[in-house]
Amino acid sequence: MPGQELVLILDFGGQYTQLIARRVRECHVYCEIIPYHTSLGEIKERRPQGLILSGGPASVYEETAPSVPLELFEMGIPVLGICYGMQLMAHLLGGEVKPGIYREYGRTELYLTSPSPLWEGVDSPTPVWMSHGDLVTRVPQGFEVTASTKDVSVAAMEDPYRRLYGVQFHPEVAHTAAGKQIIRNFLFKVCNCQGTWTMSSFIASAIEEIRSQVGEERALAALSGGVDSTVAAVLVHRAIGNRLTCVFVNHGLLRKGEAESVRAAVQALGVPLVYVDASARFLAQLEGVVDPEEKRRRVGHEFIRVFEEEARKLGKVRFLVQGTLYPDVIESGTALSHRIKSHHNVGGLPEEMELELLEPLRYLFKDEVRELGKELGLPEEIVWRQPFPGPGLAVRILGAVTPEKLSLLREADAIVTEEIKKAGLEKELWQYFAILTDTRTVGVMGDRRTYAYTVAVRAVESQDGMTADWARLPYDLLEKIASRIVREVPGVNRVVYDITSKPPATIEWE
Ligand SMILES: Nc1ncnc2c1ncn2[C@@H]1O[C@H](COP(=O)(O)OP(=O)(O)OP(=O)(O)O)[C@@H](O)[C@H]1O
Ligand SMILES: O=c1[nH]c(=O)c2[nH+]cn([C@@H]3O[C@H](COP(=O)(O)O)[C@@H](O)[C@H]3O)c2[nH]1
Ligand SMILES: NC(=O)CC[C@H](N)C(=O)O
Ligand SMILES: [Mg+2]
Repeated sequence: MPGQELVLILDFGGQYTQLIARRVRECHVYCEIIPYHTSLGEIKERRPQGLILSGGPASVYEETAPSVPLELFEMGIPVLGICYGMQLMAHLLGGEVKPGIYREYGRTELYLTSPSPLWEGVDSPTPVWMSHGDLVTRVPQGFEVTASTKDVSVAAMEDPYRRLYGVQFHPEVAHTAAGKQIIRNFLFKVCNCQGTWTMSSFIASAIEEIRSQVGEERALAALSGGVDSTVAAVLVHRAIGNRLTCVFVNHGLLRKGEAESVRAAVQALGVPLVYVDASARFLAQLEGVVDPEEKRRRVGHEFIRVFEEEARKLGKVRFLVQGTLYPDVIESGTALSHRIKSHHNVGGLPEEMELELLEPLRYLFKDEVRELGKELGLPEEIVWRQPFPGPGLAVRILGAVTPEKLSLLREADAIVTEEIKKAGLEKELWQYFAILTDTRTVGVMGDRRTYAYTVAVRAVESQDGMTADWARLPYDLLEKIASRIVREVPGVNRVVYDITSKPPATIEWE
């Protein structure tokens, strides 16, 4: 973002790199994660207020260990090294790093041994979270040790004159009680940041940027009614007005009442909307398909075809607006990660449609998008709408998708939603929904034997969907949901609750 305070996080493949970015953003300082091998020229050009070196799985003394040029520490820009980042700083500047006797993982007490700007407002000792095997055994010249633990003598080090700081523990994780304060101190006491990054400042600069990118051309937004695509569409609409057309596709895999409510909500926003009822062709594509990946592939392809047709009808359209978020960008940047499931994404669209992507939210996290939605005046139901996958109910029906199963699942899902809302839990939960399994079991209802389907209920808490914990819903609420589903949805005689977290499970069942 031009004219914005900026902190750059150099990523060495740490597990918690994304969390560092989150903590910095929470202090209202804009930051971006960049690969550790980004050139010094590029870094300088962006004029960051500070640099943070992340953790990482490698050991600095290995030959192939990821590194940075020594000059990174000579640019006069403050640097905070975390774990691997600190070890690298020590190693490059003439200190010593060695494998420890055993790996240290988890909570320990940190003793502050020297005053430091990082320790302002932090008690000693304070609990911190460690995750390492290597140790800094000698600090480089000009550095002093500022904190230790029972097993680690160099738990933090600094050279205040060069403004170089290192911590062996992870201030970015929630288990480090004073972690946020330490990051805040680095930003405000060391880097002299002001904390001016807010969503209202974002709106103005984003609109300007969209205008200059789009010029006099036209854009199409694929709009699902979800918070991401709606916020993106409204932002672009503010920038280019009626040269934007939104397309909402009813693929027949939506939840109960969703087609109507999305249309009404978007109309109220005053954004031009094309509604396409394509349910018949999607269902035809899905007929008899059991394999989850194949379902996803078919839905994804059919989406492309529908968007192509709509774009052709509109005439000359150059841009495709997507609600891509920062976690999507980071995720797709890690080329080494395994594909767990093919998230339907419109990323496959542009080449075939020759549309250029317009992704105004590509540097934001979900909670920032929600805040942005509020700033833009979107109604609560859109801002707090739970994420819903592009392939919709197709990936919540195990086995082949049929109209009968869809209507059964819609009813069960509506009961889950209603009861969660009644209990006032909707904002606390990341997602809550029903799954129709392909398992039938024996039951007894009104003295009669039944042989009917099992519905699973899933409710999870999460910050970003990348990891999730199953929600400890009150038993009374679970009971209410179960008895209503069995009573009100014919064809279901059993309800189970999913108590697996992600990992090892995923949020969706397919
Ligand atoms: N029914 C639909 N009609 C038109 N576009 C859709 C539809 N479903 C999904 N999309 C497109 O696919 C993109 C990805 O869907 P995804 O569900 O990840 O995002 P979202 O719906 O915007 O937000 P959320 O994650 O909160 O549901 C959307 O941003 C939208 O552009
Ligand atoms: O747009 C989407 N297209 C998809 O194909 C898709 N699959 C899963 N999801 C959503 O992503 C988050 C993580 O899902 P999983 O834990 O199931 O992988 C959860 O929030 C899921 O609802 C999708 N979103
Ligand atoms: N979390 C980390 O950054 C670990 C750094 C290094 N690989 C170690 O084991 O000490
Ligand atoms: Mg969605």
